[in-house]
Amino acid sequence: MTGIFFGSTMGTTEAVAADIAKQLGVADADVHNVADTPAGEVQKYDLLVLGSSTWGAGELQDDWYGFLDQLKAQDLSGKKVALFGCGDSGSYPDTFCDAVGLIYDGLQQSGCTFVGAYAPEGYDETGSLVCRGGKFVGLAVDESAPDKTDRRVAAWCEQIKNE
Ligand SMILES: Cc1cc2nc3c(=O)[nH]c(=O)nc-3n(C[C@H](O)[C@H](O)[C@H](O)COP(=O)(O)O)c2cc1C
Repeated sequence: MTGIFFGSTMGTTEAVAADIAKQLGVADADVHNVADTPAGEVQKYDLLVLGSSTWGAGELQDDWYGFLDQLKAQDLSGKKVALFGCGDSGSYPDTFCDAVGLIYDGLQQSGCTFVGAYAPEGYDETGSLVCRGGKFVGLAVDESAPDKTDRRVAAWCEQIKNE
């Protein structure tokens, strides 16, 4: 069973979460805003799809601070985790989608297995925390390339289904 957990200030990440839910066949009840969800909810699921936009200069979306702290206290052994995020490579090239990388780092000791990494073909910025060893550790949705979003989300969802 798949649960989607997102943090979103202006609604962009929330909209992407809804699109991912549709493509993965996840019910509305299994799409959670981290602003009002206890992290223990993740124990219901075996695939966690976690999404945060990036704010400040490479910071987590506000609601993620408390949620990530709680999540670090959860045992995620045996669970798969897929990360996604929204950012803007045009205005913030050096910290493009850093929040995805911050969550990835935060869950290194949790016992989970990460899925959904891919080679960032077609992206202009590959020097931020979302990129590790030449791969993006999660789906990066770019406000500066809105015409690519649908295709990127669809391709990533197909990848997740097969991992
Ligand atoms: C003040 C401010 C700071 C931002 N900082 C970053 C950043 O460091 N890196 C990035 O990729 N995007 C950054 N963004 C872009 C947002 O992540 C982007 O607008 C995103 O779609 C917002 O998603 P949300 O509405 O789900 O919160 C910033 C936007 C604003 C307004």
